[in-house]
Amino acid sequence: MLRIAVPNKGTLSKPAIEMLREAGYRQRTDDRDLACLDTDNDIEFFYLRPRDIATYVGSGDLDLGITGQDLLVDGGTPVEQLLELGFAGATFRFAAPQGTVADLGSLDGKRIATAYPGLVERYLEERDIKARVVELDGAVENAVRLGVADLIADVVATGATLRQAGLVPIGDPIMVSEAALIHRTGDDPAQPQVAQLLRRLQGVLVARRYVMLAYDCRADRLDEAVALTPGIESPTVSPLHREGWVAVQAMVQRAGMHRIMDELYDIGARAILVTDIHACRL
Ligand SMILES: Nc1ncnc2c1ncn2[C@@H]1O[C@H](COP(=O)(O)OP(=O)(O)OP(=O)(O)O)[C@@H](O)[C@H]1O
Ligand SMILES: O=P(O)(O)OC[C@H]1O[C@H](OP(=O)(O)OP(=O)(O)O)[C@H](O)[C@@H]1O
Ligand SMILES: [Mg+2]
Repeated sequence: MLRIAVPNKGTLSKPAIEMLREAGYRQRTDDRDLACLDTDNDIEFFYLRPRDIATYVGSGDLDLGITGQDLLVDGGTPVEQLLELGFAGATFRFAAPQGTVADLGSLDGKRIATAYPGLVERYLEERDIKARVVELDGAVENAVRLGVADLIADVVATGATLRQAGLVPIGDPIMVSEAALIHRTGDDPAQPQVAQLLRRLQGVLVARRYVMLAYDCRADRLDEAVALTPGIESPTVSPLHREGWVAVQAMVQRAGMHRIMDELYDIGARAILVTDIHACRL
């Protein structure tokens, strides 16, 4: 039986559970449940604090886990990433009150408040910066105003919390992070149940990123149309009853679909239809 760690609370929890459900796995229905057994797939899911997930996976007590890349780096446990999951995207960065810290070259001697001491200390060590890390549990944006630190290092998503605290980012992000599926360093990702889970999650990612585009176009414009919609392997082209016309079907990225539809229209394509993909295996 495979044992998998899933975030029980916070930003990562809901989207992780939703993604596993979309991939066909049974998930808890009560958000206070500690575990959920999926007998059909022979997997037990354990709901744990996102911070602790790398510890359980790194020790080998659980086979796989979902956590944030920044939490992974912070923990420094022997785990590695199998797949980026496309949610809980954020940056991790330094911030200070406007005009107080010029740039990342002036951190020597400063006090930095953070809930991610491992991540920040590694960054400072690598650059030989002599700053002091003040470890806090959360709401670190308050630390400067309350006099505990000169600047902070924290997760920034929309930037609204920084603005509210009167802080501005200093320098480039320390790292860019999103949710990831992890396993213990050296474990075999080809183990059949793990490989199947990976294929299913990749299927969910593709179903979210792509749509199915179908349209009719004149056969003499087909090369131009195919250049716009090359699909994954190659588009499906079928003859239409009307002489000199074909129907084309291809997967396209959701993000660019309106531009492609406009360009298809401009080369004379008509009946251009978009449908969602609910699941797939490529
Ligand atoms: N807006 C956000 N706020 C917090 N974490 C975010 C945000 N967007 C993405 N994340 C990611 O979520 C993870 C943080 O998980 P964590 O459990 O700390 O969530 P949380 O929302 O801060 O919950 P809590 O504060 O209750 O612990 C990190 O990997 C972080 O990069
Ligand atoms: O850039 P934003 O969209 O404002 O999001 C980032 C903020 O959200 C998180 O705080 P959270 O609500 O998790 O509280 P915490 O600091 O106690 O973890 C994070 O620690 C930042 O403070
Ligand atoms: Mg938090």
